[in-house]
Amino acid sequence: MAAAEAMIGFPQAYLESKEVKETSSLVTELCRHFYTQGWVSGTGGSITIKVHDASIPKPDQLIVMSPSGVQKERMQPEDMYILSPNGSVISAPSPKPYPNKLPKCTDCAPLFMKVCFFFFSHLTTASLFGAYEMRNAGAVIHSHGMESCLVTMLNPQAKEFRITHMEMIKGIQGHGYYDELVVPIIENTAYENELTDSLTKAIIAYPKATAVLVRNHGVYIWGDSWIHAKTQAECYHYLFDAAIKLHQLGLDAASPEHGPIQRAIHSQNQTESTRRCIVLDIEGTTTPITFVTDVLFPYARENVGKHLNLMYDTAETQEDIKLLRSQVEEDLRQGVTGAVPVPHADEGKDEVIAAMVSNVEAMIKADRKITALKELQGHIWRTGFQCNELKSVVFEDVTDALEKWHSSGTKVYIYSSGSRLAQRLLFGNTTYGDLRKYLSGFFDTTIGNKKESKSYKEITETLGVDDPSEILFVTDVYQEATAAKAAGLEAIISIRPGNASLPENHGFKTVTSFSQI
Ligand SMILES: CSCCC(=O)C(=O)COP(=O)(O)O
Ligand SMILES: [Mg+2]
Ligand SMILES: [Zn+2]
Repeated sequence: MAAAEAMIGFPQAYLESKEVKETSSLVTELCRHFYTQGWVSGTGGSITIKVHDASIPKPDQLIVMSPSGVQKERMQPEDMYILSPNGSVISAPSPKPYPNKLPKCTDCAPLFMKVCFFFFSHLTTASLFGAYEMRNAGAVIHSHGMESCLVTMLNPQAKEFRITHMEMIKGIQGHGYYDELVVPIIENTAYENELTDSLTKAIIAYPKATAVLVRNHGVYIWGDSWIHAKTQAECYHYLFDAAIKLHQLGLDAASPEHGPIQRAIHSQNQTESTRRCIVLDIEGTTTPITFVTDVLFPYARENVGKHLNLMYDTAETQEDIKLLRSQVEEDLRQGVTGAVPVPHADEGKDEVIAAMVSNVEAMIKADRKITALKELQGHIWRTGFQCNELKSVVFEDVTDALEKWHSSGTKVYIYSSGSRLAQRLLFGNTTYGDLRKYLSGFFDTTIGNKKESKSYKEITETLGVDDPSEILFVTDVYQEATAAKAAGLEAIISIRPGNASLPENHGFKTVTSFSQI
């Protein structure tokens, strides 16, 4: 081991302790084992393990790290680097004679440290360390295993690897057989230490992840102990291999039944994803449910009487009243709570309006997604937007995503229970400005109920795509996703603050931000 002057703050005895020696031997042994697995061949990959010592808190424990650019299968315990808890080299291996290269601390160190900090803090001394710093990890394995590389090439656009319903998923921390395992994929860089930023972002964005894939390169896997990291590494490599083989068979690893991959390549210029249109729900997807329930609905409730009074004689309002009248008649036949008979027009304007107000209040209270109510609400909200009493809210990731999809030629549509007028008002008056320039069209309940698959078949016909799988529908409501899926669309469930919980094992991909689409 190298010079004592580099060991400031760590007694020589500690550096030469049984624990440090044992951990160095362990890394040596694992390097040999992982070499036979193909994970660290060609001098690639690395292993980092914290020196376990029950008397020292984990964040203060030393770290043993395999050196870079050396034949991993031929290393000896004394070839290891010993790093301080903050990632500085406190002991380096002695140089070996020609033709060996000078010892070099792995390029992965900063990355290892990031994971280690959260787990035990990982890539150069700076990048491997990320893994330690960010996850308080006990060990980080960086593998160049072929399967971890190929799995990132199945879809060059994919930012995530997904798999479900495989027994080996149970070997991954926090996951059961029915769970969907999601591993973020970051893009490779010329030098491993340049991966630190994107690795850090991926670790933050995927709090449940215990691995990050690097496209065309390999994978970083961490665990709270070396056994945990190794076991998970075995499971991850198995699952990557399984996904590649399923893909070769034309089967989808990310669907519970592992059925045929839905998408087909339509033209040479198209990317693997043949998604051409995105259809978005509003409430719970682009917009917080609270904006609809706490702002829009109260506004409509409080102004319905005034609106009907002022606009009573217009053709538009007479049409609204006609639609509501026939809805109420149907509700009365069905015994719907809150429905009250609407007097004939001859009985007087005030009487008709009073009954309308009563019915509309009950409909809003029950959050009915019916055309008659939605048309009238749209007309009331129009006044609110026109006189600046209303300003609409979209989640902060929405504008960027709409802009990105629009500039890449993906057409975006809205399908909401809110009337098309209400939808145009909402996207025309957001706190981020007028977003209608990114939208190619609007669908409402006049095309059908959002929980019925025939509505999605109609939308497919209207959009004129060759195959419904070219449309992605994003919604917060499980029954809507199910109806869209039944019509052959791709469906993703939006998870936003305040959304209702989903049935267990619902089987849909979920996103918490449009940036994940
Ligand atoms: C301005 S759209 C109003 C939203 C609305 O009325 C509504 O019921 C939302 O339903 P969604 O189908 O978007 O969940
Ligand atoms: Mg919704
Ligand atoms: Zn590497």
